[in-house]
Amino acid sequence: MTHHDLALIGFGGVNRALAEIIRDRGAALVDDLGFGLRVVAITDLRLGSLMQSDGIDLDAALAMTGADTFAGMPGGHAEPRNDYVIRNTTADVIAEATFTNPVDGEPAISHVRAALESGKSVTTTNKGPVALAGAALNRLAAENGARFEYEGSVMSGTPVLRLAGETLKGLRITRIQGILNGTSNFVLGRMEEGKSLADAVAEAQALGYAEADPTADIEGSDVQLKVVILANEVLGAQLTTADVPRTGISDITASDVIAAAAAGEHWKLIGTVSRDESGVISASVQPLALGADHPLAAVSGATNAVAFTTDLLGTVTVSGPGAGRIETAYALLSDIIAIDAHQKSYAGAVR
Ligand SMILES: NC(=O)c1ccc[n+]([C@@H]2O[C@H](COP(=O)([O-])OP(=O)(O)OC[C@H]3O[C@@H](n4cnc5c(N)ncnc54)[C@H](O)[C@@H]3O)[C@@H](O)[C@H]2O)c1
Ligand SMILES: N[C@@H](CCO)C(=O)O
Repeated sequence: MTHHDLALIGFGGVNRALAEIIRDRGAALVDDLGFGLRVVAITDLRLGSLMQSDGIDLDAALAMTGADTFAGMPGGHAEPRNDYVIRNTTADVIAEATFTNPVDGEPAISHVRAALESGKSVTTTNKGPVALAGAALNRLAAENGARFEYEGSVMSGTPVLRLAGETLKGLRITRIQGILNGTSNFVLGRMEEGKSLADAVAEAQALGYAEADPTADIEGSDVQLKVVILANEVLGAQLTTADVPRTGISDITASDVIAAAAAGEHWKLIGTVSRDESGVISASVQPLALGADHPLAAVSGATNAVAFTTDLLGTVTVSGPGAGRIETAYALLSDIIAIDAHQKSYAGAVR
């Protein structure tokens, strides 16, 4: 039986949930997947870093709070030392789940680069590296015989990127339109029920949906990153965030939302990518009041949905959780499964 050793960079909601899945379902996963998982390094801005090549006691790590640091533990240090840990850990897979920086993607881009340069594969839910440096990081992965996987960067654990890349091949996709931010969709739904925007955002934060700075959810920059990822990954575009005009939901009032609902419409923050007849790709992010007959109008709470308009199949819509700690940790697990499958098929091919 093979196994994969993991280094978790950022030990917040998502990577903690991955540690919980490994702790609680590790034995069943061995049976289901044919490989074992062990965490051998953790870094975090608040906790510092911990490296134990025989495997970290996940109960002890999960019991740590923001008031603790790893300093007193064997292999522990009060500083995160991300670059040192990523380059020197015995892990073969790095799980990057630090804050998304929508402006320049740092320091996560540097974390991913350090991992790939040292021949380690990366799974990430962080949208910054994928949207702002995806092509360069994919090239770096190929040059170093490693994999760069990021299913959770769009719609958390709900499969979209791998689904589009693998099972919609051969179709001509002319439009991708979706509800791509769980927090804003949850907030608009709560406002329809009479809550204020501020109270609804606080609720989304408590549920683990929101970004560390929820402005990214409310002002549309989170959707802007996801639209860039969809355009570049699915349609082979080379868009940057500067190419995607964006309007968020902060100017929509509770009374707008309630009045629209009374008229049978629902406000949604919509990301759109279109390819015209001549192949030019454009994208936008804006709130729209959708009539009840629109396929995205009934998507509620933190659920996301994306509709692919295709030539041979008509419109294919995928919906599922778009945020949440466990749901997003599942995306990391699905990436590790893809990394394992790729390594095994490569080993089979060179044998
Ligand atoms: N929570 C979700 O529903 C969800 C869904 C999809 C994608 N994501 C993305 O996944 C990532 C993680 O999300 P989360 O909900 O776990 O966030 P979180 O805020 O709960 O955790 C992030 C952790 O990273 C740590 N961190 C930040 N910068 C660091 C650095 N430079 N070095 C070491 N540690 C650092 C923080 O201390 C924190 O513990 C984010 O990029 C987010 O955008 C989250
Ligand atoms: N904050 C994001 C997390 C998923 O990327 C959301 O609410 O959709």
